[in-house]
Amino acid sequence: MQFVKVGNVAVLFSKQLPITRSSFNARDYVPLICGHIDAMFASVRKMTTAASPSVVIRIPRRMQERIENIKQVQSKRTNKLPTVKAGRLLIKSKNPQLNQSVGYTLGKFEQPALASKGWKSKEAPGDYFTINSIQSAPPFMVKHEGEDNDTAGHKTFECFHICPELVETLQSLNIIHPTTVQMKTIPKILKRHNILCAAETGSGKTLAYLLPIIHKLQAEKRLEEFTDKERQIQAVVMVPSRELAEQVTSVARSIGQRFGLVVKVVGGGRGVGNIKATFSHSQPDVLVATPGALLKALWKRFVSLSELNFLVIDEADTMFDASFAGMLEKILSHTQVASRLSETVGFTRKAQLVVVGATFPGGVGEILSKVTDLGSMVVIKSQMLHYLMPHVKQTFLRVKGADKILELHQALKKAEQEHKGVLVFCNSASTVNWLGYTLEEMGVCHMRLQGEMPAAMREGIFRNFQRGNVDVLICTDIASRGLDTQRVGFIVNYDFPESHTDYIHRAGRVGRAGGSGGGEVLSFVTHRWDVELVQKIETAARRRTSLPGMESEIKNPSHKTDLTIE
Ligand SMILES: Nc1ncnc2c1ncn2[C@@H]1O[C@H](COP(=O)(O)OP(=O)(O)OP(=O)(O)O)[C@@H](O)[C@H]1O
Repeated sequence: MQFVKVGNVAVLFSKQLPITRSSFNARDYVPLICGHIDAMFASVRKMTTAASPSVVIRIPRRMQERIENIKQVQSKRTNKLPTVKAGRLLIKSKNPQLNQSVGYTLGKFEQPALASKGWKSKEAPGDYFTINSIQSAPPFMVKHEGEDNDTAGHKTFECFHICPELVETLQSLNIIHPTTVQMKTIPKILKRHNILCAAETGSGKTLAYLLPIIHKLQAEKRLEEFTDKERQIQAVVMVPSRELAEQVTSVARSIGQRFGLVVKVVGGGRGVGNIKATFSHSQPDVLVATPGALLKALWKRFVSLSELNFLVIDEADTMFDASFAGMLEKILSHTQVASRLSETVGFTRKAQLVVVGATFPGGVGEILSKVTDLGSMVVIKSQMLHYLMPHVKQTFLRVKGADKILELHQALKKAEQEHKGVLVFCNSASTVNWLGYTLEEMGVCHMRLQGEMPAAMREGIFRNFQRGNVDVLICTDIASRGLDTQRVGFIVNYDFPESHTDYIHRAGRVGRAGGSGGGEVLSFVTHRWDVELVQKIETAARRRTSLPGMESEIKNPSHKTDLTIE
């Protein structure tokens, strides 16, 4: 029995007589099977060793030469690097064979060769690859192919016919042109639709909902003057963290103060006394709250949502996940949410629902359907939802756990020279603490933020970081959701995030609207179990698709009518 390899095909021969160099005659051999080389090798090895351990496999010289020729031709072809064309590189890998140019497009069925392919092996530490930034402006600030001139970068906020004072306030903040998501969302909220707004991190979603809400509230305020005692909450914005609640409050105050609108904030961890004090003198027009604090306020009857006109759920996927969903359901039982457009207008109108987020993993539609009629919601989904940001450079470094601290120290020194704000993400509060002590010993000035800190200690940390009092913030994912980080230019994933969603939110702290362009993300990949996620990210980058498992369609439960996708 004998087999030879010709390209990718194995040919198996058989002859009754033992084979020797002198007795070889190709005509004596009968081709038995032809098949793919990998399967053939395995089965032939098994057959030859089991049947006759002493069998000698000889391959005729001419055949050997032919095989060599084929091998050489093949290696010449690979050396040509078909994935590299003239121009800039999209993927730069330690192994140049795995580089990929911006101009190269993978075929539909072509499997990309991944730089992270062998990253589960023990030899992998030290390997790296970078997804380069391929454009300088964020996608939500530029016009896309096929879009008309009514999109971002062309119009000003005057096009929404909101009150001129609001436009002036925005101008004073150097916010002149609406982003793509603002172009689509503001008119729909003004027209009283229930909205589901899914757009990438940093694309200006906060103003997309606050502007029309403040415009509507000021218009009604002009008609009816309330005394402090008569004032009722008209808009509630729910967010998952106290830091985000403070941030949204400060934006709402900056644009609402001019009209005498009162904006208040309640967050968890400060006790019922603190919540009571917030409402002791009067109710606000706009309340920004975390679910736990709002629920306490409702149970203790410090607030009433009977006059609510707008209910906003920001960071929707976090708010609908298991940690908040129960509270959210109870809060919703205290409100009357409109199920159709006609219910959002008139004297007996119900609250307009606005659901906002940058990531919508499958299943959110299912949960939303419990709250309102999904068919009534206008879905606004940006083109780049769940894509890697093309204006942010992202490096993945396979590194041993013991070497991470040194790599981090080097990266921080580099960022310090470039005067960048840096966020270092860890997966647990204990790692934040440990890393903090270690960096302290290394003389790196920093602050720490994690969810297990007492509320009083947590207070103001993020604000101080935003003000530039310190350049490095070591944090858990509580800093990855919604927080605006204009001054951050560099993200380090000290621990690799546990999901695509977390990766998108962490990376989304750089390259935000109104910022100075892109930014940089460096991710340490230490564990074998991180590698699969890295490979999915690399595949999405090479294919230029959205991240898998994050369907860009917001799934509608089967019994409902289709959502409007704009
Ligand atoms: N039209 C605009 N032009 C310039 N800057 C803007 C514009 N709209 C918003 N910004 C600024 O962009 C930054 C990001 O906005 P915002 O925090 O609302 O983003 P986001 O979409 O909510 O992000 P995330 O998903 O991370 O919560 C803010 O500093 C905001 O002031």
